[in-house]
Amino acid sequence: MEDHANGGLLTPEQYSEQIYKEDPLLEQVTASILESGIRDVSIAPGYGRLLTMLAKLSGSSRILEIGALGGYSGICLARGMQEDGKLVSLELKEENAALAARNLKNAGYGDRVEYRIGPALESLKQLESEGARFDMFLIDADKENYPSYLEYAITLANQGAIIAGDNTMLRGRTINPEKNGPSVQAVRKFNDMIATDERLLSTMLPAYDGLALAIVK
Ligand SMILES: C[S@@+](CC[C@H](N)C(=O)[O-])C[C@H]1O[C@@H](n2cnc3c(N)ncnc32)[C@H](O)[C@@H]1O
Repeated sequence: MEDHANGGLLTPEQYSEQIYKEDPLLEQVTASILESGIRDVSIAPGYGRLLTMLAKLSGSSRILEIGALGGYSGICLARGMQEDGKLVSLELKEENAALAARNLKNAGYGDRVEYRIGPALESLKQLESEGARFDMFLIDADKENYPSYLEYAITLANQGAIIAGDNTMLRGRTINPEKNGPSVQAVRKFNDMIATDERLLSTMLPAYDGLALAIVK
C-alpha cells in the first residue's frame, strides 16, 4: 500500500492494517454495503478489532449498538460477546437494518441480534421503560445526538459497563476552530462529557477518526 500524500510513506493506520490478514467475513460486509449503494462509513478495522477485544475482556453479554449501517461493528461486537449474549442494535433506516441483519445472520449471529428500527432516541426511551441494562455500548449514529446518547448509555449501564463513541474527530472538524456546525458542537460537547463526567473513567484514542472510550464507575 502506498500513500503519496504522506511522502510515499504509509500512515500509522495503513501500516497497522497491512500487517493483518484479510478478514473475508468483514470484507463481504463492506462489499455488500457498496453493492447496496450505501456510503461505507463503518468503523475502522483497527477499532473493530478493539471492540471485539473489549467485549471479550469485559465478559459482556448484553451489548447495545446505536447505528447499525451494514453490520460491520455489529459483527465485531458479537465476536467478543459471551456465548449466550445478545446484541441490541438501533437503526433509523429499515434498509440498513435489513442489510445488517442479513450480514449478522451470514456471520452466524442471526439469533443473537435484535434490530430496533426508528430514531434511536425513541428506542432508548423504550429500552429505559423496559428496565433494560447493558454491559457495553457503541455510539455510532447521528452526531447531533451524541450527548443525549451518552446520557442514555450511562442510565442504561450496568456498573463497569464500557461505552465507546466513534468519529470523535469528525475528520478534523472537531479540532478546527472555523468549523462550528451543530454536529461539531455536539461532538465537542460529547468529548468534554467523556473527559469530565465524574461517573466515568475514560480515554480518547485519536487514531483513524477518533474513538472515545469510557467505563461507567
Ligand atoms: C456511521 S453509521 C454506523 C456504522 C456501524 N456502527 C458500523 O461501524 O458498522 C451510522 C448509522 O446510524 C444510522 N442513524 C443515523 N441517524 C440515526 C438515528 N437518529 N437513530 C438511529 N440510527 C441513526 C444511519 O442510518 C447509519 O446506518
